Amino acid sequence: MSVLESIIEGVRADLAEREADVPFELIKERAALAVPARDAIAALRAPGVGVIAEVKRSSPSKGQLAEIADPAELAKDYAEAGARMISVLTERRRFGGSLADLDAVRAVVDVPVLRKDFVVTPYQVHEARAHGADVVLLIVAALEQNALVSLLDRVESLGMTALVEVHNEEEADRALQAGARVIGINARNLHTLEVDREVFGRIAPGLPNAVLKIAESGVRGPSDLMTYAGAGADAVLVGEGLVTSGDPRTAVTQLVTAGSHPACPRPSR
Ligand SMILES: O=C(O)c1ccccc1NCC(=O)[C@H](O)[C@H](O)COP(=O)(O)O
Repeated sequence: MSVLESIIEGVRADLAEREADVPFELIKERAALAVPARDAIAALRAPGVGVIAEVKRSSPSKGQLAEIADPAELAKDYAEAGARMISVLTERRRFGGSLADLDAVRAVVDVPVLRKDFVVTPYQVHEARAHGADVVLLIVAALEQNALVSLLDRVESLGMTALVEVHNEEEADRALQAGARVIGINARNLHTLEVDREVFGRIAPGLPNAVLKIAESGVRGPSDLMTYAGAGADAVLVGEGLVTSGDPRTAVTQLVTAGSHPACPRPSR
């Protein structure tokens, strides 16, 4: 079984428990009553290269990364330092996240919030909205094409934005065919868990200008942001580099400063 398959197996088991507690009809009602989703595309189109800062406790590749006793405090630091969006990992078994983290973050920041999880069912999309998410991650490698199309439609029908994640050219074609408007190119190979920052530069030039391009994984400081910017990134998504920095607020400030510096290559949109 691949890493992705084993993560999804655990996700489905946890999901079954939540569905037993809160049936689909009820989660749909809760989603319908939530405050409308924020416009993530507008936030990502702001001048310069944006920073999406992630609340990430642990990971399959590195184990525990940081304690993060108060995700809301961390998210506030991120937002005050200029992060354009906050990513909250809600997967429990491998990443130590939860929907409670999403609630806590949603309650304290005004920027769009991404639910970063392994979303494979419609229930999880409504659940994301019910917990205040503005953006939902859809991983192409985890979904058959018809499921990708229908989940993307569902995300958008609830007023949210889908961040469609790809790892190679074939997945990028599938994302485009599904109608993705925001594509995340993840440098982390889902089989080996190794990070190859060059993947972004191979895939991004083949995407239309109108598609927002997010470079995911492997940003450890401003020079990585500049490299991704040179290859066409509109924003970078950063987890480990922030939570292990010892001073996440300053780490975000440094990235935001680099992303808005006149020497930073501009996104071509
Ligand atoms: O982080 C992992 O080890 C991982 C393993 C398997 C699937 C997904 C994984 N990470 C999710 C992410 O995409 C990252 O958290 C995100 O891109 C930030 O990456 P980084 O800045 O390198 O922590």
